Amino acid sequence: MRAPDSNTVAGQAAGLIRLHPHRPVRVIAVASGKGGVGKSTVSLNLALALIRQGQRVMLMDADLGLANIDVLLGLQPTYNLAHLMEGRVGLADILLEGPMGLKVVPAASGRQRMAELDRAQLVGLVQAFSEFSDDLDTLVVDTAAGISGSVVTLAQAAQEVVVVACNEPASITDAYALIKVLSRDYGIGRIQVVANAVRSAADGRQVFDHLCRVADRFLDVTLHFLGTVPHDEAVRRAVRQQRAVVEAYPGAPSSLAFDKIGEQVSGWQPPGGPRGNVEFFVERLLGRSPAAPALVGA
Ligand SMILES: Nc1ncnc2c1ncn2[C@@H]1O[C@H](COP(=O)(O)OP(=O)(O)OP(=O)(O)O)[C@@H](O)[C@H]1O
Repeated sequence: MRAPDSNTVAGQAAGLIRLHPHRPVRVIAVASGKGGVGKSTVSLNLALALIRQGQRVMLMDADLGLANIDVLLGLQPTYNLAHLMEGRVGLADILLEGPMGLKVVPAASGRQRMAELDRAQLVGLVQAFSEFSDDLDTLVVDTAAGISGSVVTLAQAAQEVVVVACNEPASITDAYALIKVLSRDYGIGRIQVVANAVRSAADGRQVFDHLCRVADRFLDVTLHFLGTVPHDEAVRRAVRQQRAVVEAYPGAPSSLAFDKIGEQVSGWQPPGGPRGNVEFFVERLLGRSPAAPALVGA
């Protein structure tokens, strides 16, 4: 068989696939609108639930300026995203080992500058992940609360966006405002919803129905109900031990809920080809590019 010609688009795509032979990485951005609704709790425990499903997972603490995943896990980073952004270290130097083999990318706590990154810096940050060369199945990105530039850029750079909301009017209003901006201004057409810290499954469903009713009327977006996580004292107990509930109390109601969510996420279709945005691990997506279907596995 003749080797693809490097002067053609197909030939160049084949060259890139040879350079980046890994499978695509699924990237999930977790966002919330309002702070304090359990976004970091969901990010961390979703990441671990996916590990329990047999996946290799990295968790990025992108709560730039208000880092807390390392605190939640009792990790002590020497370097963090701020050092990476300053070009002082590479991604491999800031990665920490969390529970169950989770790879943790720590954020920069209390560094205001990180919260004010401009678009070019955020693009640089997304691209910095391309230097990670090990196999990886999923990257979970714990974004900041609210609707800052970092949240929308990171959401756009992911393939899936999970919005976390509680059954409180302020949380639902802020989640809706976030969904509106992501869909109307950033072209995100599909959003997953997790109802967290609710009293019952019916309560969780109510959060989703509320959001759907308004979104269906006013927005061009499809909302999917990813699941409900109950209010569970075991979450707080685990936090006090600087552990994740899924690991510390695997039989607790919230852990079982996270397992169910992890199962659902594991059943999603593999990521498709690049969509033309700034995207995480875009070179690994090229292998799935619709422009080069004949070359995959060639
Ligand atoms: N399902 C739950 N049951 C009980 N407590 C919970 C649950 N989820 C989160 N919490 C508690 O709620 C508090 C806020 O959670 P978390 O830090 O995850 O929120 P957040 O949305 O990431 O906040 P921020 O964005 O402001 O940093 C924590 O004390 C956490 O332990």
